[in-house]
Amino acid sequence: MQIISDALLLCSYMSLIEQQPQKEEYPRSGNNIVLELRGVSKAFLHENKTADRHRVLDGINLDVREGEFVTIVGPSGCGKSTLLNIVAGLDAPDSGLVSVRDGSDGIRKAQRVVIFQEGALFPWLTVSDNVEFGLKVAGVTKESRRATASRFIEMAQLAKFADSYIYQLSGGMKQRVAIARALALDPRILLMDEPFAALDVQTRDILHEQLVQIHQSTGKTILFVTHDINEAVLLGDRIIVLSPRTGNVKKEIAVNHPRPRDIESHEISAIRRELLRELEEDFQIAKRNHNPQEG
Ligand SMILES: Nc1ncnc2c1ncn2[C@@H]1O[C@H](COP(=O)(O)OP(=O)(O)OP(=O)(O)O)[C@@H](O)[C@H]1O
Repeated sequence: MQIISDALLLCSYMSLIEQQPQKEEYPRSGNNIVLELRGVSKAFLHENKTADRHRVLDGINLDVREGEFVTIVGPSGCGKSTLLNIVAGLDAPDSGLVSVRDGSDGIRKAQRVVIFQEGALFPWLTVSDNVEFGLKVAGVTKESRRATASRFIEMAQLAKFADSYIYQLSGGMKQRVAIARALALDPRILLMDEPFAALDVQTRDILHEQLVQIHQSTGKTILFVTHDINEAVLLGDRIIVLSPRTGNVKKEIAVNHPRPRDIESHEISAIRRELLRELEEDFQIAKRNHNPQEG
């Protein structure tokens, strides 16, 4: 059974990466559009398999700029993961277009890497070997991949654990390995689906700080799905609120405040309240749908 689950893990990881030559310099934040979504729609069959399909996303338009950190929030079931999976190329939209552009001269082969709640690391490899894995598959020389892996292991503050096996690490450390492994591939976009949701509050706070530092030092474009309002406000340059009623973007909130941010500060609390107001109505509807007798 272990062999089968390890093989599945390997296959799922391989499907998440598209290879590209490594670059040493990272682009800084600018006005280049890296990700463009036009009219993206997706429907699923209802669980009871009636002829009706449940339209989860309905004509989503979204532009994400190079170096931007965009958080996506909304009540459970509003389609956050569906949207991220479509951007990742793990699922196809029923209609609409998703383009990932090269920074300088138009569209080229997209490179997107996803980090999920469970980091999908290879337990039989060390931290170093996990981080190097995608580079090895891409044919990067041993010397070069060692150097790249060391750099990102250092950035994720895991240098002391480079030779440790995954089972020897805490949950937060595992997610830092997943981030280092993703960054080593130098993706155009880092896609994160509730990557810290399974961690305790203190570990999450530490990882927020570290992710902010990593974002600042790499200039990576990040699309980050969360149902945690604080996380959305503390991390995002822009917050996209999805509505399950319309299957579309309900509101975009820009957070023009330097990081690290203080959730208690006047400005950030005001944005948090605005976000709560936006979500409140849809949360009530989602609650009523789950407990119709309470409505
Ligand atoms: N493969 C699938 N087949 C059928 N229905 C699906 C499938 N994937 C998602 N759905 C449905 O689409 C809707 C949106 O799911 P999705 O996981 O994208 O929501 P979400 O906003 O990420 O939710 P959560 O915050 O709970 O993770 C849900 O009603 C879900 O049941």
